[in-house]
Formats: sequence, structure tokens, C-alpha cells
Amino acid sequence: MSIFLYLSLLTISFLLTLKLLFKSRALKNLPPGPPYLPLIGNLHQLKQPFHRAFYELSRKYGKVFSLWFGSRLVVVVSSQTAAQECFSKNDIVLANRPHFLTGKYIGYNNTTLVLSPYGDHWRNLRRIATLEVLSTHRINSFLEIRRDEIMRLVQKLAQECSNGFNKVELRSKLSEMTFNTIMRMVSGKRYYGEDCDVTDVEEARRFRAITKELVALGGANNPGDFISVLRWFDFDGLENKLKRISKRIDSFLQGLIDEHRNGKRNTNTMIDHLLTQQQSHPEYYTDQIIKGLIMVMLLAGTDTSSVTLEWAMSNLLNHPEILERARKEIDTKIGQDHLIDESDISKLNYLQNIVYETFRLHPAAPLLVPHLSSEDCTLEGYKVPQNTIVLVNAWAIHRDPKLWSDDSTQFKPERFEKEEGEANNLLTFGMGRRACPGANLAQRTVTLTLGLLIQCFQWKRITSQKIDMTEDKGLTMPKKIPLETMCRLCDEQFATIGNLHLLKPPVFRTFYALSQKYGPIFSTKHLTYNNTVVITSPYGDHWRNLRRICSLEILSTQRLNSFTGIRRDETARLVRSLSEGLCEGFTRVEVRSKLTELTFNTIMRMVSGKRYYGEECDGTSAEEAKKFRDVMDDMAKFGLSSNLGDFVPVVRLFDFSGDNRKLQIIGEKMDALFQGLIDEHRSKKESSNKSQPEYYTDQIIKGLIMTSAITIEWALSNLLNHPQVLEKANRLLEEDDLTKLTYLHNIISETLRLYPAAPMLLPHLSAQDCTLGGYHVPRNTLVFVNAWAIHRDPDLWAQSSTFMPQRIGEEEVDMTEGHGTLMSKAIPLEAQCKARPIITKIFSQ
Ligand code: HEM
Repeated sequence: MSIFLYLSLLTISFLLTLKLLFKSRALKNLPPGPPYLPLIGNLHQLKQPFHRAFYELSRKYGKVFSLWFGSRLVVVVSSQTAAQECFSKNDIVLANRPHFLTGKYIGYNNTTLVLSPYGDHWRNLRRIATLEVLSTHRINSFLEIRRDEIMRLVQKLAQECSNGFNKVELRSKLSEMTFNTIMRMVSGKRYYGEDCDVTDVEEARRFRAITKELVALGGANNPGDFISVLRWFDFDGLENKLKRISKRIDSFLQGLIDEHRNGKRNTNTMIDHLLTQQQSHPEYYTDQIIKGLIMVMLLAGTDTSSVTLEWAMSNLLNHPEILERARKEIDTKIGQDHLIDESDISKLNYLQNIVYETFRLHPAAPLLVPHLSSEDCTLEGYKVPQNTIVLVNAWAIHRDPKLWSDDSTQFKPERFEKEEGEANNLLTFGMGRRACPGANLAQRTVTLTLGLLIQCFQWKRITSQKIDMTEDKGLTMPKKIPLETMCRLCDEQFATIGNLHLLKPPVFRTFYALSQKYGPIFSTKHLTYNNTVVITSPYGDHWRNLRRICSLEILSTQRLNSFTGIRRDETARLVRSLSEGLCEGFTRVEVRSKLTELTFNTIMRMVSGKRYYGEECDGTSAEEAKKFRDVMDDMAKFGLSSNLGDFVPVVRLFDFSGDNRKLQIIGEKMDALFQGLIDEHRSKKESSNKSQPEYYTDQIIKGLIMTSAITIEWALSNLLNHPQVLEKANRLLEEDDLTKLTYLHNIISETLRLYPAAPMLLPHLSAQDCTLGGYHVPRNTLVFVNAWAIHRDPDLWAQSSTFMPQRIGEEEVDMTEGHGTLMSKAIPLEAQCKARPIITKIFSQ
């Protein structure tokens, strides 16, 4: 069998070689080129990176030369005039693409926009891409996504570099930024970074694994593409790998499309838009077309931009004088009180020239994308037969000293200041019909990101040694050594990004640490704050009215007394539920949910007469109760977290974490829920004092419920950590005058001291200039009072951070504080609980 195979191979090779030799002899006037071997042609002479190998060959054989890749003729163009000839006179003839194995599997059998042959199908795809995905209108509509992703990058760097120069690795951050930008445009999802769409962690992991493999295989060389005989074998298993990955990516992309089709995601994304088109033109906008477009956006639109940014930063680090000039331009034209936006870019000529110069020296597609002649044509007088692969060496043309005076290999953005418009000589995005349709998007992303990196940070090399500029293998000409650099947040930008990067949760602890450094009264650069509900509404008539309603009609002693029955009943229900099954001995119980139910049910019964938690949800349909609980859960997740846009006006323009939209949805649901309750009461014309939903705002509900449950949980946790206190409380409960319960009150006070549920109260805003501790506090300053820190001040409290002096017992309850505006316990309290005889007695009665 193996001898038979061997002989067949030999015969086929011999025949092919004869054919090749005959062909090359027959074809006169081909561009010159190096001698070649039978069967493999010049493949043995090719070394990576190919653009450099081709450049060397062009020095010997001329600006238009030919090679044989196995049995396929390849013409390499290395002059601007010849490139222009390719994309003007020969533009249509050369608008085809050669087919490779990778295109069969990861290019939907070469039907995607990048790979599809010139013709009606390509024209349609190109129209869809340019009009419906990459048009200026669409790109503008995705502006917020770009800004948000770039700001996340800035924020991440700010966190790493706020305390002076710190070493940072840029490649992964830039790559995350471009992948997230494109995927959010495509599907509304973020797949990279710690703060990736948390609901889709597994999906994000799958996506990252698939794209990693895809990018690696997309750049793989397959000898079978050129040596037809090798096509029969899959020597290194490439075809199998490609088959496997194509199935995985296809099912992943189908999942994304189905999710949008089933309405689980309903946003302004590329998929939604294409699905709308599918409804009117189902025959053309098939799922396969949509999947192909997503794939193209991912492969063509991500690495290209992040690689360019890495080169740009490397050049700036090797030329600090250029970096300095760019910074000065930003300072002069933009100033320090707002961050650069896309609309500012036209003012920043030098920054744009830096980007052009990076495009020139480091084009992300150094050989463009291979073209194929659909019929015979000529190039600089040479014959280019039908089915020839044409490669344009943009990298070499961009370094041609005849085209670029003033030392063509040096990084000099100034060369673009000349009036002749040297930028027109750039081939970075190709030319003609198949030029890059994403150029506008790429240029905007690269320039804005670079501008912000220069505006917000100081940069320097790790050592005095220059950054290594060696290129690696790969389709997009990446740097061989990933860029690592020293980075520091600019002092001036503390004012623009404020000190938010310092605000690591829990914020009150961070503020405490800052107060240790800057004194008891210190400032951070936070700006305006604007709310209208009772606890955050501005001081004035509206607030006075709300406050009056609140204290007289809702929380007055008389009203509270009238609800005593509800409170007592709910507390008894909690005690009963705890005592059930506890008579036998200690049992492990989860306390947080029980306390939350207690407080929610108490308040909601006061508000609307309804119980939404527990098995007996009186007077409430199970569905209504579930709706309520869901809204409250969402509210707990988002409603109380801080939003960067509240503090940095420029960030308000972006939905920094996508939370604005989520909060809006929660707000709408909550509004509908409360409106339903009010309407229900209105229609029943109930005028009892048992429930008055119209009086209660969401803020009151939130404030009363969460803070009470949190405080009780802290109190119980303290008691568990201090059994002697618990023991004493038990004893005194039996001995004390039950109307006083002084010791119990002290326990609660001590809990409120160490674990105030609102550790920084609520933010106050100065209505006019005033002084605090002798410092000037301007109008519109947010004032936070760090009650948590004051409660632990050793000048005020002896043994200030201890609940009780002696600790007894085994493992203590974890007392770590959670994040968020309200200071709940990080870990929900679980404890051993056993009913005391008195309870058994009461319930048996
Ligand atoms: C710095 C970033 C980028 C560079 C340097 C770049 C460069 C190129 C080049 C050289 C071509 C081939 C031109 C030719 O065949 O002669 C191309 C094609 C293409 N690029 Fe880009 N590109 C970039 C970013 C993008 C982005 C952001 C997108 C979309 C999101 C994109 C989508 C495409 C598509 C779809 C094609 C194929 C066009 C066709 O065959 O008709 N590119 N790009």
C-alpha cells in the first residue's frame, strides 16, 4: 500500500513538474523572479515575516516580480505606481480573492465579505456592510460603545497607576478593548475583562477560547493551498482542526442570532438590525450571511486596531519628544478640564499625524489581503495571467525612499505636515473596490484611544533601552515582544477622571485610609449631583413638603403606633419559623433571607396590606409576589451602587457599565408595580389607615427595609462572636424591666456604632460656598460624612474598633463588610439556632 502511494506521488509530481515547466516556458513576459524548484516552486525560499522576505527579493528582481508557490503563480508588487495600476486600470480584474483551506472552513466556504469572489454576492455583502454596519450613521450610533470601552481601559490603567509610575502590560488591555467594542456593536455583549457581562461568564469563556483558536488558525499556512497533491493529505491535522473550530464557532454564532431572534436581547445591535432586514428579505439575509458578517467583523476589525495601537505607543516611548509635543497639543487645544472626544479629533493635527505615521511604518495588513486576477492583464508592461495571486507589499511601499523623503524608515509624524498631503500615499487600508470598509471606524478608534492615553497618563520606558520593534509572524504584523511600559496617571487628570480610580470598595474604608493621609477633611474632585426624590432632593419647598408628609403622615409616632400590630405579627412569624423544628437542638439556619423577609413584609404590609415573601403571601397572587421580589432583587443589585457618570460629566454621556439602561428598566418596572398598587387601592376606594401606598416612595421602602435587615444581621453576628454578651442579654431579658431593655438597646447602639448601615450617610451637596474646618468648600460640592470612620475614632471611643473586650469561642463569624452604599455583611450570616423554652411555651399556648 505504501509503495503504491509512493509511486503514485512520484508520478503525479513528475507530471505536475512537466506541466509547470511547460507552462512557465509557454508564458512569455512574466514578471522576473528567482529560480524555482519543481513541485514546490519558491516555497522553500520564503521566510517569515513575508513582507520583509518579499522586500529583499524586490531589491534584486524589481518592484514587480513573480514567484511560484507550488503550482500557483504569485506576483508581488512593491511600488506605488504599480499598486495604483492594480487598483485603477486593473481594479475589476484584480478584485477577486484566491481560495484557501481556511476560507473553506472559517469563511463559510469563501462566501464571506473578505473572501468572496468579485460578483453580485460580494456586491450585496459590501453594500450591507458599508450601508448598514459601517456607514457613518451607524458608526455614530455606536459612539457610546466605543467611548465606554475606551474609558474602561483608561479607568483600568488609572487604577493600576494612580500611585506613581507602575509597570503595565498593554497588549491584552488593548486587545480586550477592541474585541469588546466590536462584540458590543455586533451583539451587545462584553466578553473580556473582569467586568465582562457577569450573567454570561460561561459564554464569555467559550467565546474567548474560540476566538483565540480562530485567530491562530486563521493565520496558519497550509502547503496544500499551493501544492495540489498535498491537498489530498492532512499532514499536520490542520483540516481537522479547522473543521472542529468551524462547527464550534458556527453553533456559537447561531446561538447569538437565536437569542436576538427570540427577543431575549433587544437592543440596537448589528444582529438586531440584520434580523429586521431578514424579515423583509428572508431569501438574502439568511442566518449564514449574518454569521459570516459577524465573523468578518471579528477577524478584520479587532486585532488590526489593537496591533496598530501597540505600535503607536511603542513608537512614542522610543521618541519621548514626539510624545511631549502630542501632549502639549492636547493641553493647548483641549485643555485639562475635559477628556478628548471623537469630535475633538479634527483639532488635533499632530495626534492624527502620529496615527498616520504608525499606519505607514506598521500597516496591520502589510501585504493587504491577497487579490486574484479573474483574467489576463498587464502590470508595468509584464503579463499577469488569469488566476495569478497578486500581493501588494504595502509595508515596502511605505518605506520607499523615493516616495517618502526625510529618512523613510524613521518615525517622523512631521512628514505629514507638508502641504502635498502625504497621507494620500498611504496604502494601509488598500485601494479600489476591495479597500477596507472599516477604515473610518478603525481610524476613529485608534486616534481617540491614543489621544486619551496621552492626555490621561505619563509614559516612560521600563529601562533606558529602546523598545524592541521586531515584528512577529501573523496576519496583522504584531510586535514580537508584547509592550510593557511604565505608566502614571497625570496629576492634571485627577481633576478630569476625579479620584474615582481610588475608590476601591468598600468606599468608606478607602475614605478612611485617605483621611489618614490627608486629614479629617479632604477633598476629591467630584462634580454635580442632581436628584429629586425625598432623601436626595435639593433643599427647598419640594423637599420641605416631602419631609412633612414623611414625618407627619408616615413615620410619626402615632402612625408607627398604629402599625404595631403588623410589626408584632411579622416578628412573631419570624420567631415561629425559626422555632419550627428547633426544639430538638441546635440547627443551622441562614439568617439573612429571614431578616429581609421580615422587614420587607412589615413595610409592604404598612404600605399596601400585602405580604410578598414567605409561604403565605396573603392577598397576593404568586405572580405578583414574584414580580415584586424580582424587582427588589434587581434594585438591591443596581439601585444602590454608585455610577461613575454621576460624578464625571463626560462619562455621563456613555453608559459606562451598561447599568444606566438596566437601572432605567428596573425603574420602569418598579414604577409600574407601585402604580398598580395605587390604582388597586384607588379602585377599592379604601381609606383605611392600614395601608397608604401613595405616601410611600421607593426610597422610603428601600431605606427602611434594607437598613433594618442589615442592622439586625450585624447585631446577631456580633452576639455570636461574643457569647458572653448574648448570655448577659438572655439573663437580663428574664430579669430586666421589659419596658426598658437597656442592655438590648446598648447592643443595638453598639452595632449601629461599628456597623452603621449607611456608613457614609447619604451625600450632601453645598448650595453655596461655605467653610468646613477652615477649608473653603465651593458651591456644588458633594459632602460625604464618613460615619463609619467617626464611629471608630479612638479619640471618641475607647477601644474604638472592638465590640466587646474579651472574645470567647471557636471560629468567629466573618465580619467583613460588603461593597455598596449600604454596608451589608459580605457573607450572609449562618448560625446555630435552638428554640428557648419560653418560645415553646408561648407557641404551645
Ligand atoms: C487599523 C485597522 C485596519 C486595517 C489596517 C485594515 C486593513 C485592511 C486591508 C489592507 C484590507 C484589504 C484591502 C485589499 O484587499 O486590498 C482590509 C479589508 C477589509 N477590512 Fe479592514 N482594516 C482595519 C480595520 C478594519 C475594521 C475595524 C473593520 C470592520 C469592523 C474592517 C473590515 C474589513 C473588511 C470587511 C475587509 C474586506 C473588504 C473586501 O474584501 O471587500 N477592517 N482591511
